[in-house]
Amino acid sequence: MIQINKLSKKYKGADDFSVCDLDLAIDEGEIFGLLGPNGAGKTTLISMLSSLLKPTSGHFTIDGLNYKEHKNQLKQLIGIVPQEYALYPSLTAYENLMYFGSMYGLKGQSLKNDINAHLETMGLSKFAHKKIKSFSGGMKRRINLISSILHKPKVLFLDEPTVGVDVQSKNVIMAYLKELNTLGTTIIYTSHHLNEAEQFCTRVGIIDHGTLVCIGKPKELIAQEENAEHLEEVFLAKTGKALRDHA
Ligand SMILES: Nc1ncnc2c1ncn2[C@@H]1O[C@H](COP(=O)(O)OP(=O)(O)OP(=O)(O)O)[C@@H](O)[C@H]1O
Repeated sequence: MIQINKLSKKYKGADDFSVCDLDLAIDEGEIFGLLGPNGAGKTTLISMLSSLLKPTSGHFTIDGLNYKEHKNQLKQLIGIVPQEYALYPSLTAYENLMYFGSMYGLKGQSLKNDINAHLETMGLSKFAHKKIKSFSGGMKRRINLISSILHKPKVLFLDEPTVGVDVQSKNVIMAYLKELNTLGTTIIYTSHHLNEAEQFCTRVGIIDHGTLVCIGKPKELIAQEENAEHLEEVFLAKTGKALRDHA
């Protein structure tokens, strides 16, 4: 479904590459977790794949479509849930979703029905007509997610979808993603929650300093690492214990 070849990104003025010569293939129907320490290059990679950021070199295709030649087709094919909320605070949840649906050419009763169904699944029906600015972080994350999948993307990219949300919201979000995946959506997401990734992902890739340091099924990676019982131990063995502070 996704084929990445020698993909690199060096930001303007930066000394180093944030993503460097990265090769990766992700199959249709996968839930692929992109893991790595702060500054490893996860957001940079996912931003390039979701066409938010221009690669410095290399290329990739999604469902056979090249990002350089098929920008508009790719826009319909993929959904993007960025780290920051992309919502209008002065509009209601419903108004936001109607707006984002219309951006994909959706309209009419079928859009309204879809919005109502998603709000119901996410436990937000009774807040549909409240303004976003009154919503908690977990509620905003759920609306943000709905706004990205109204056009039924085949591939969904999420950058830390459960950061800053409580356990209840997290459970609803992860169950929702699982359901989308069961219905056929390929999911690629970044996370620092290793336990969650261990349970949820078909495969994970650990990235550090812009390159993939290991890739595989969580259970296999754990079995291959001496004395490891969980993905966290694999992660620390592959990326080390040094802090990644920089300014
Ligand atoms: N706009 C930018 N300009 C210059 N350098 C950047 C920019 N965005 C990110 N970087 C640098 O690129 C590297 C990778 O950053 P990136 O945000 O992709 O990492 P990450 O793995 O997503 O980290 P985190 O877990 O903290 O979100 C870091 O060294 C970061 O400082």
